[in-house]
Amino acid sequence: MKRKLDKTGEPSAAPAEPETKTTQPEKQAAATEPSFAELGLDPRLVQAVAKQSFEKPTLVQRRAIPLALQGQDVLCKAKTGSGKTAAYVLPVLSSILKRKTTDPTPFTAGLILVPTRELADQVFKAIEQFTAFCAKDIHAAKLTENVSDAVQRSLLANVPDIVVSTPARAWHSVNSSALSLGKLQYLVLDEADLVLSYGYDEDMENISRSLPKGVQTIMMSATLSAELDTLKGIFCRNPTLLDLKEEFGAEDEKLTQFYVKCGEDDKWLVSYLIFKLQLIKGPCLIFVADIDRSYRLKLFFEQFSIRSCVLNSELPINTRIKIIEEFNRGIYDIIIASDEKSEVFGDENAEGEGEKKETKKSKSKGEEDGAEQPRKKRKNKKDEEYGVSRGIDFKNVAAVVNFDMPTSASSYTHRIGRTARAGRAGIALSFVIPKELHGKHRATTIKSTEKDETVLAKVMRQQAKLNRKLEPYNFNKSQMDAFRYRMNDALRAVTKVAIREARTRELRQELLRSETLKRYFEENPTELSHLRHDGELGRTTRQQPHLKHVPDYLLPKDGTKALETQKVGFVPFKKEGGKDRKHRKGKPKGRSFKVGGRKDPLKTFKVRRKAK
Ligand SMILES: Nc1ncnc2c1ncn2[C@@H]1O[C@H](COP(=O)(O)OP(=O)(O)OP(=O)(O)O)[C@@H](O)[C@H]1O
Repeated sequence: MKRKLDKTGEPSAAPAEPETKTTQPEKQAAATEPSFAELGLDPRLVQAVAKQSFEKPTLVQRRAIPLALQGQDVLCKAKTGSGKTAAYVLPVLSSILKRKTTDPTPFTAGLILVPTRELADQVFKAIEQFTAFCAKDIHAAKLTENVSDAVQRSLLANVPDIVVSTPARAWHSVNSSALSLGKLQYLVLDEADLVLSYGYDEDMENISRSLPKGVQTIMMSATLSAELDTLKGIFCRNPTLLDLKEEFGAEDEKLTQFYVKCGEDDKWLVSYLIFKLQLIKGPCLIFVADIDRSYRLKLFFEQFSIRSCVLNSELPINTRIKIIEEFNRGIYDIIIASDEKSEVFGDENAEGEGEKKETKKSKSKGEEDGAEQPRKKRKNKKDEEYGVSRGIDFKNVAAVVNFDMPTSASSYTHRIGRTARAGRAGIALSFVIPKELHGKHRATTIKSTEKDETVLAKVMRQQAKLNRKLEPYNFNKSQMDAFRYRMNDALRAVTKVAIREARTRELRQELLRSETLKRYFEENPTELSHLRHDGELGRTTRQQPHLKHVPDYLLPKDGTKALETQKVGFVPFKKEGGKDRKHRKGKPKGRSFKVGGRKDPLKTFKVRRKAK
């Protein structure tokens, strides 16, 4: 019989029962916090964790790892950025290593299912890092690459110990007998509440039917929802529910949330000022409602020489992963991400936790390789396994800007969860269009922002439950007006045709880079850093050199301070005792990638290619 753990994580005599565990306040717990070694993990994993400078386990790791090592099913809800990946990867790896000391037979023992390809890549990389000292004993495979079935088959023919995949890919491989789950021991669902919203319901049911009895299931999520109950019913035996909401508190003080209520044109004006005058400093993630919007904002920024790169479902997966990696290495400062899932699944009637989204019964995504693709969304070549507001560990994000509000409070939670991660500071700034101003600026209006105020009210209620507050952020309108004609000039230059062409050009370029250069980059990995994704796209937009600089006469006498009625300003972008952004891991040394940078690495790359 399984034994359950008591509140200190020690095994107790009582039998396992479903229960809700809450935590001690952080301060009380600090004195008795176990180290990674004390959690009972394989020493080689502890060594790898130390190599990553994880000093001590986070709350979710302290709670979940001992339970998972005991063989219990765990359903865990913990805030975004709290370290859930290590909380499930480490015990699964440790258990496999332990078994292998007595039974070296190769079989796929662990299956980790994630909703997006980006997340699969991230989890796979985490596994690679954690197995740095036992790489020969653990073999992992990721099934989301854009590779042929034959290649995937050969990957699986090596019988990986762990497979990371989206449910669609996993089922496709099981169904084609490339992947055997016959001896599976561990099943993990990361971002579990999302897998059904992504239309993976049928894949999940199929997978559940292929599992042997007694598979240990770990489900991780930042929000609880009705979908989790469904999954729990399908996969779990007697799960221990870890609801770690008490972790909200100490760390949350490092997240500051603002909203700006303004008209549709003012949103562009304020954004221009924020980024041109660097009122917000540090790496920034800007969320917009759709793909066109991301290009429009990028082209608008280009008019002012503000560099940014776009991230959307249309770009090839290799490009998307590269953009995230390079952002994390400090090469880009601004990513404009279109949060299309928020649009597709956002439910305006839903409110926060437990919000009910309508999940469509969909065809298995395993059919994505087949000819028949009946779903409407297929038409525009979007990757349905795309997602960046959930789960992706954008490192060191100083600010999340909701240029367009999401359409649900839950989507807001996940977007802002990209900042203030792992104990760092961050701000969230959201633009909210008041109802009476919606549709008043025809050039920039979009439908999804019609109910911004309603969403804001829900967001505020949801955040209040977590003892968090959104503060209004007011700009000094009279000072801003001096910049208005520049904003209008720039907006006029970004025509629909320019957006369409930029979108097509970037897509073409990225496809070329992604496919043609893949082999070259496999052989020359360092060259990849020379390919930037925040180059200028606006060749068809009217060039207005005068907009690139801010003349002194436009600035208020008191400097940029006078533009703000309160200071968002510099985010103390330091983890206590940690390194600052300049020293982000992997940042190329001795090379300047500054905004408006002097060197264009892409040019450097081309020259080199020619020279060969
Ligand atoms: N014990 C630790 N000490 C220091 N940093 C850690 C620790 N555990 C994880 N991290 C770091 O914290 C960051 C967030 O971790 P992770 O991505 O696992 O969070 P998450 O809870 O899965 O977030 P989300 O809900 O957004 O997916 C990562 O950069 C990770 O490397």
